[in-house]
Amino acid sequence: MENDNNTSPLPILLLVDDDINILQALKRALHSVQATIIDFNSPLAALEYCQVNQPDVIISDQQMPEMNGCELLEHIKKRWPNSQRIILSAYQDFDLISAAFSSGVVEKYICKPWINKELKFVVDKALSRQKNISVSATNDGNVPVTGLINFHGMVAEDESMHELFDSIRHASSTNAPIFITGETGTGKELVAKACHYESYHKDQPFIAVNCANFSENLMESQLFGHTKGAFTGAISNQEGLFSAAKQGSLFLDEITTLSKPLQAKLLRVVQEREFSPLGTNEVIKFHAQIISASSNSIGQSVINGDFREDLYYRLNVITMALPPLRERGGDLVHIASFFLKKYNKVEYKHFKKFSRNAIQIICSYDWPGNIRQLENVIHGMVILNSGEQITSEMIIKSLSTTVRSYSAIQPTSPIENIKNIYSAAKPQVSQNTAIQPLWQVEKQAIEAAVLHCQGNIPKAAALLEVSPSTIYRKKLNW
Ligand SMILES: Nc1ncnc2c1ncn2[C@@H]1O[C@H](COP(=O)(O)OP(=O)(O)OP(=O)(O)O)[C@@H](O)[C@H]1O
Repeated sequence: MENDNNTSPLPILLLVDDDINILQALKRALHSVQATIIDFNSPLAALEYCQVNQPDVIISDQQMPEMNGCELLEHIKKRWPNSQRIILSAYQDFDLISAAFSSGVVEKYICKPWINKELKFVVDKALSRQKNISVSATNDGNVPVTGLINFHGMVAEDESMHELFDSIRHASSTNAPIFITGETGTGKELVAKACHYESYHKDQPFIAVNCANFSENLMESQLFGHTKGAFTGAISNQEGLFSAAKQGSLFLDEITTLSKPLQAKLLRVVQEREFSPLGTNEVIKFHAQIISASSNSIGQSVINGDFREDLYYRLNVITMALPPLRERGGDLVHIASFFLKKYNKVEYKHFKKFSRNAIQIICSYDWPGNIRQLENVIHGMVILNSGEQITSEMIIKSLSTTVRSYSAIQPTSPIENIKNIYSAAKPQVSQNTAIQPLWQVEKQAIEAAVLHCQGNIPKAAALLEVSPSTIYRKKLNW
C-alpha cells in the first residue's frame, strides 16, 4: 500500500487484543492515523506475522489467554528493537508493567478505558518518533542529546539529568501515576511541571498541593471538596482539587505525610478513578494524572507501616529519581552561573564571573538544601555585593546567612564546614612548635584535607588548589 504522494509505504500499526469488540473500538478511534492498521485477536498469530513483517508501532492488550502483552512485546522487541511498543491495560498487573517499562520492553502505557484523544496523541507521537528513527538510522544512527540544556527551567549537563529528561518525554503520553523522589530542594516540583507541560494534557490545569501544609481534616476537604454544612464551618459548597484538576495533573507533594485514613481514600480515587465530595454521596469521575513526590524515603515509611504498601504501588507506576546537587558533577557550577545571571537581572547588578576560590568553595560544599539553598545563597550574595567578580568571601558570608534554615538538615553548620576547609587547607604552625620539614607540613595538610573530604581525593585536591594526581603522587612517596 502507498501513501498519498506515492513516495514511501505507510507505516504499519499493529493492534493486538483477544477481545474483538476492543479491536473494533481501537480501529474506530484510530481511523484517521497515517498508518496501515493490521489487527490480531491472538498474540501468537501476531507474533507469527512479526517474524517476517516489521510493525512500526504495536498496541497490545496486557491480559490475553495465550500470552500476556508484555511477553508479546518482549518477543517483538527482540525481533524489531526499533519498533514503538505500547501496552493497553486496566489498573492491574502493575508490577509486570512497571518492570516492562523499566527494561524498555514497553515505551508507553495506556489505561483502559482509554480516552480517544489520548490514544490518538500517543499513536501519532509514536509514529512520528518511528519516522525520525528511520531517518536517523539512514544517517548513521541517533546522536544522543548532550551538553548544557535548559529543560522546562531545569539547567543540566549531567548525564543522569539528561536521562531523567528522556524519561519525562517518554512519559508524556501516559496518564499513569508518576512518583518523584529526591532530597528537599532538588527540583521535584519542576519535574512534576515538566511532566505536565510535556504531556498531551498540557492545556488542562496543573494543580500542586503540599500535603505537609494541612491538617488531616483540612487536607481532606482540600482534596475532595465539600458541600455546604458538611462540617462545622462549611458555609458554602467548595470545589476540591480532584475536581479542579479536570483532565490535567494533580501534584501531591510530600505524600508520605498523608494520614492513614486519607491514604485509604486516595487509594479508592487512584483505583476506581472516582470520588465523593464531603457531605454528599454523589460520585464524581476523576480524570487527572496523579504525580506525587516525597523527600523522605517512602520505602522506609512503608516498612515502618506509616504508608500503605498498596497505595505506594499504585502511585509508583513510573518513578523519577532526582540526584542530590552534590552528585551532579559540573552542574553545580552551571546552575550557580544560571542563578547569577538570573539575579543580576532581577537586582540590576553586573557580576560577570566567579573567582577560582569561589568556585572551589561552591564545589566543596555539600549543599544539604540542594538547589534551593544554592539559589538563596547566590540571590543573597548578589543583593549584598556589587562588582564584576564573585569572591570566596562573598560566598562564605552569604552561606552563613542561610545556615540556620539548613542546620536541621546538616549537623555541621556551613560556617564550621568552611572554617574546616580553611584550616585544613592552611595549617597553622604555632610559635612554640618546632620547625618541621616541609614534606611533613605538606603531608599533614594533605591528610587533613582528605580526612575532611571523607576520602574524596578530587575534592581535597580542589581545596588544596592542586591536581588530584599531585596528591596520589605524593601519597606514593610517604
Ligand atoms: N536544574 C535546575 N536548574 C535551575 N533551577 C532549578 C533546578 N532544579 C530546581 N531548581 C530551582 O530550585 C528551587 C527548588 O526546586 P523545587 O521547589 O522544584 O524543589 P523540590 O524538590 O520540590 O523541593 P521540596 O522538597 O522542598 O518541595 C526552585 O526555585 C527551582 O526553580
